Amino acid sequence: MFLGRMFSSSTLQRLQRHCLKGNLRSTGDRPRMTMLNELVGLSWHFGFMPQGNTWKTHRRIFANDFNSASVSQFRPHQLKWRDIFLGNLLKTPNDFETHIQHLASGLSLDMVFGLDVQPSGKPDPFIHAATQAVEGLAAAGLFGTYVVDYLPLLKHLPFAQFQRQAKAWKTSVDIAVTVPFNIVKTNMAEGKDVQPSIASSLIEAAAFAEADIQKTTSSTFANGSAAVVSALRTFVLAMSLNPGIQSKAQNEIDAVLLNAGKSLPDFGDEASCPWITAIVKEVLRWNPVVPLAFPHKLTADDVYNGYHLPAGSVILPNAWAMLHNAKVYGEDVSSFRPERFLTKEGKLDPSIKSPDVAFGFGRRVCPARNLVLSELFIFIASTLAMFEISSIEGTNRETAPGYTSGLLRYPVRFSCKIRSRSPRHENIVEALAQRNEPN
Ligand code: HEM
Repeated sequence: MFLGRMFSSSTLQRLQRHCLKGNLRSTGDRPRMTMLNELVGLSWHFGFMPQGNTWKTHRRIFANDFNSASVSQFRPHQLKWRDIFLGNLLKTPNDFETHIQHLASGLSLDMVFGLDVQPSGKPDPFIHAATQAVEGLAAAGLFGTYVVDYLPLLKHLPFAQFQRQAKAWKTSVDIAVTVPFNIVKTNMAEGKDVQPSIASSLIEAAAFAEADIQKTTSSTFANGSAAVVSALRTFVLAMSLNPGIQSKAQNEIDAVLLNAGKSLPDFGDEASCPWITAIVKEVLRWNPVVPLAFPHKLTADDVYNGYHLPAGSVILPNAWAMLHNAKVYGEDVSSFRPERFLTKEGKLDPSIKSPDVAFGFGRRVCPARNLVLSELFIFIASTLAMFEISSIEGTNRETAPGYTSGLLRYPVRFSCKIRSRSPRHENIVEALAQRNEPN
């Protein structure tokens, strides 16, 4: 279904790609999202703002730190948090889902605000605010889930069920947009020592209005706590179900480490690890984090193949269908098979489409994709280098857990076995963990 008309699935995919590649004059706008923006209170987040000067400014502020030339500045943060994550996995492997959330939120808070979180598993106000805000974003961000998106006047009904839900999320959303930023701002104003961060640099440079800096950094923190969590949980699930794939990837990474005489992978190893890169691509393709991408809105009338596309129409791009198109990825699209991205010789196959649509479309494409790809590589390669992931008895591809629904999709909580690959690997991880213990 597109713009209220029925199309065959192949026409629909062509039409969606055509629109979202920027071939139409503008699909960069967002529809009014009453539940998300007005009731849950996420109107400050530039991912859900209408296209306009404020969105442009926030995107520009964001791009300054996350364009392909700048993202490498975050590598020390990524390695520090990789080490903390591996240490947590060693200590309490059954809590891997908590550790993944701790990794994503801790890294995000560190990069954006230079602030620390509590050790994994201990109550932490920042992680709590971020996860609750993301829960609201995931539920209310799928346009049309709530009737109030179609009938905005309903937002004035005080006792509607959606009001209670919105209120619960709003508390956390308000904390996420005010507390971390205000701590950095106040500490700087009082001349206290602050960890260098995206926020501190922007406040110091004062090239943008304070409100724009606050909203952009808070949007970054919120998103940093979200999609990577889903992708890493999908990775653990896929490894637990596919031991053969896991051991091929481990053979690859072992050979690279042996050759370089080191114990852990680095960003520079990516070119020598096509299997790991293929696993990253397959994680994004197999169960995309955002299966029905954020809604886009046409700002001008247009025509495609004789179809009149009126301004104001809402497009809900079906990334899932594009990533599960058997003509592009082969008949077995529902299987986790990273080999589809490799040649027979085990090199990356440039003729197989990268799952770029997992990051969205056109002018609204995820502005953090450069950071995310390197992050997934280093976390996945390092986890495979140190740990063996296997399923618990009775879990197989048929009985594997399903996924949640909403704008962002996560594997439903599941159990698996994670243990270090040998006493040598255990010692390496223990040494890393000690390095990062608070003094
Ligand atoms: C696996 C990881 C990630 C995936 C798959 C992902 C995917 C997406 C998708 C599908 C969109 C919507 C694009 C559209 O409207 O067409 C998006 C937007 C966005 N993402 Fe990501 N994302 C990821 C991680 C991140 C991270 C770590 C950050 C921040 C550090 C981030 C920041 C943003 C922002 C700010 C937007 C809104 C852009 C706008 O509307 O202009 N994302 N992302």
